[in-house]
Amino acid sequence: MSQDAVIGIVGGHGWMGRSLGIALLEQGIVSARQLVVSSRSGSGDAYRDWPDVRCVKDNQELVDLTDVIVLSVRPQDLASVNIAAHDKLVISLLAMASLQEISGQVGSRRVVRAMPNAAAEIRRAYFPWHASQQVSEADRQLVQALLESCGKARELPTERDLDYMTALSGAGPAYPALLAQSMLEHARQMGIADDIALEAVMQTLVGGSLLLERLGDDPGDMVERLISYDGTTAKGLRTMIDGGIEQIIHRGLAAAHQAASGSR
Ligand SMILES: NC(=O)C1=CN([C@@H]2O[C@H](COP(=O)(O)OP(=O)(O)OC[C@H]3O[C@@H](n4cnc5c(N)ncnc54)[C@H](OP(=O)(O)O)[C@@H]3O)[C@@H](O)[C@H]2O)C=CC1
Ligand SMILES: O=C(O)[C@@H]1CCC=N1
Repeated sequence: MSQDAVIGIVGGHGWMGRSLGIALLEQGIVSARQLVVSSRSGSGDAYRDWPDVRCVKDNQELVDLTDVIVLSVRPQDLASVNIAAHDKLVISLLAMASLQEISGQVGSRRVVRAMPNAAAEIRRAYFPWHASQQVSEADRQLVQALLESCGKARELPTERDLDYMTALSGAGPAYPALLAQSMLEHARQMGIADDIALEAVMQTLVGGSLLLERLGDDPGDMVERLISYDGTTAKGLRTMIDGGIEQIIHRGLAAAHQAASGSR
């Protein structure tokens, strides 16, 4: 598959679709003439800076104009996509829909499942993917190049791993959001002004995450290091650990994994 391939994004005005489309354009991985996007409403001004991007409402027209088709609709809208891809390369971003389901729905055996996350919008996604056997080595290189535009892309050996990553990294940005929400609520209850509480929570979570990335160690090492002071942090962490935070996180991940896997 050539790097001059024309890319079509079904659902290209939506959150993930436009994150990918704009990342590809901004990094010059595709030119505006190499991008076609579709949606039922045809609405949105996401591509206003690239007037040569072709926006269509007919998904089959998109398929006919392109070499690679990215599916970026919600899982419940898959049936409405209604295309015959004639064995073109199809990259599905959908949670829950298996390779087999996608293949049957779009009429192609060259199918990749890829799992973005919300940080694709700022090009910091973790973007694992898994390909069907019919996807060639050249296709795989193209997929990796396209997905890397949004962050870190990684081919996974099995579809089972992809189902798991849907719960871990696909849903993942929601987990620090939940932690932030809970910390913020507590700070407010303690009488801290809203703007200061928000500033403190954001700076702390972002700073803490960047530090973990910089250290590159097992995160458990940082937990142990701070517990070893036997001070304020140790008191807070021990209370959370004894209260079952690990079991709660594992239960949440297991529930998300179950939803991502369906009956597989
Ligand atoms: N958001 C996230 O954090 C993540 C999302 N995903 C997956 O990405 C996929 C897309 O999610 P997201 O971008 O958030 O969803 P959005 O609702 O933001 O975007 C979906 C887009 O699909 C369009 N659409 C729906 N049906 C059709 C159709 N038949 N033909 C053409 N376009 C259609 C919609 O536009 P219109 O209604 O105008 O047709 C809409 O713009 C989902 O399958 C989800 O599982 C995966 C990981 C993370
Ligand atoms: O919630 C969902 O189903 C999708 C998959 C991971 C994130 N969003």
